[in-house]
Amino acid sequence: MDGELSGASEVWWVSSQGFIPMFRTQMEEVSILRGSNCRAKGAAPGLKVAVLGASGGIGQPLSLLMKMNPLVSVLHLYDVVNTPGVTADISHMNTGAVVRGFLGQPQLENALTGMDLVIIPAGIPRKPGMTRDDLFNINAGIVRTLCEGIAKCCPNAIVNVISNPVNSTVPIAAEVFKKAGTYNPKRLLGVTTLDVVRANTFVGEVLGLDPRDVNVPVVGGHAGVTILPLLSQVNPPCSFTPEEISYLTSRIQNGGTEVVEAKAGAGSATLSMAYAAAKFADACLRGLHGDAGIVECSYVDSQVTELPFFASKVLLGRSGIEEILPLGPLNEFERAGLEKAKKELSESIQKGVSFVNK
Ligand SMILES: NC(=O)c1ccc[n+]([C@@H]2O[C@H](COP(=O)([O-])OP(=O)(O)OC[C@H]3O[C@@H](n4cnc5c(N)ncnc54)[C@H](O)[C@@H]3O)[C@@H](O)[C@H]2O)c1
Ligand SMILES: O=C(O)C[C@H](O)C(=O)O
Repeated sequence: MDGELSGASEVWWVSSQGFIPMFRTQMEEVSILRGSNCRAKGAAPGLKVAVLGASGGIGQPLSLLMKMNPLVSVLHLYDVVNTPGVTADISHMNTGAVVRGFLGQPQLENALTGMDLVIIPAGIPRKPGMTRDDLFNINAGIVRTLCEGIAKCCPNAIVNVISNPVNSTVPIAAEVFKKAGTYNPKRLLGVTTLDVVRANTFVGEVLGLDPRDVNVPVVGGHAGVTILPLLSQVNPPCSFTPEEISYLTSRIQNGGTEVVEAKAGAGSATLSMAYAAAKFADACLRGLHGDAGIVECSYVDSQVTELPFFASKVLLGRSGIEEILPLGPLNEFERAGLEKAKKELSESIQKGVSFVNK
């Protein structure tokens, strides 16, 4: 007997010929459901989110966490491989969001149309011995193509860029949007939340505090010396010995490499990153929803320094970034770190800009 495999709609259609993957329009769904004596399920009011790279190491747990977010009514999962399986699996979770899967470039536009927030974890991860910049040659092109789709299909969406090297992929996204005439700097955010998550964890360990009660601003960018934890501005206020500062700064800057080496060729951080990305996406969604006082660190178009992009605390709201907060007072160690960070960042930004304009 023909019929819908799950109440959660659109992923698979069971026919007398077996399982047929279907990516139908909503109108088609409704008429099929009526014909088969089922009730049509409409999406509840809420926000529409797409994950691009949804079948990957980050993409899968991130999609799971977004399916659990009560602010999300529609969740689109896009990848060039395996989305039918990931979508079928996640769609069985009894949470509110309606899940739809999209496979391959021909379905990118349908994946993006109508989205409020697009999260991009698509691209290859590091192996031991590589820098994030070694990913540029492959990931730059992936991010460019995906952003061309965003410019065409959901130019007003908030975009969260996870793909590395973030210091270059965010400028790439900006250049693509500028070329398309859709660039809104308030809506493009590089995800550096994992640096803050790690900093809170490591500082919590040193101070003997619950990491959930610790808040460390991490500014600059997302690679090596560009990751600049401001240990003089930790909340709750505290002080560190020079040895603690040296240990914490190095551990926070090398947290990604610590995971890459421990995974020994099987990729980079995926689970802590999915957690961090879901936390950041939730902050963006709460901002869109109208919640007040939401502050997160993010790598954005900025005038905090002379560089065109820089990570610092930003206030999120209905229009995306409402305000970029100043760095605050830095001590001598942090000022020296800032100069090193700016030198590397400047090159990474230029590399991204040149890639799109060559
Ligand atoms: N910003 C951060 O803090 C942070 C943290 C961890 C990882 N990352 C980066 O995130 C990226 C993904 O990491 P991962 O571990 O999930 O990698 P992964 O290889 O497990 O997954 C990447 C996914 O992207 C998909 N993909 C490739 N090309 C695509 C395209 N054109 N369109 C859509 N999807 C495409 C792949 O099919 C795969 O499913 C890497 O670049 C990694 O360096 C960033
Ligand atoms: O280190 C990596 O390559 C992945 C990511 O940027 C991280 O910080 O874990």
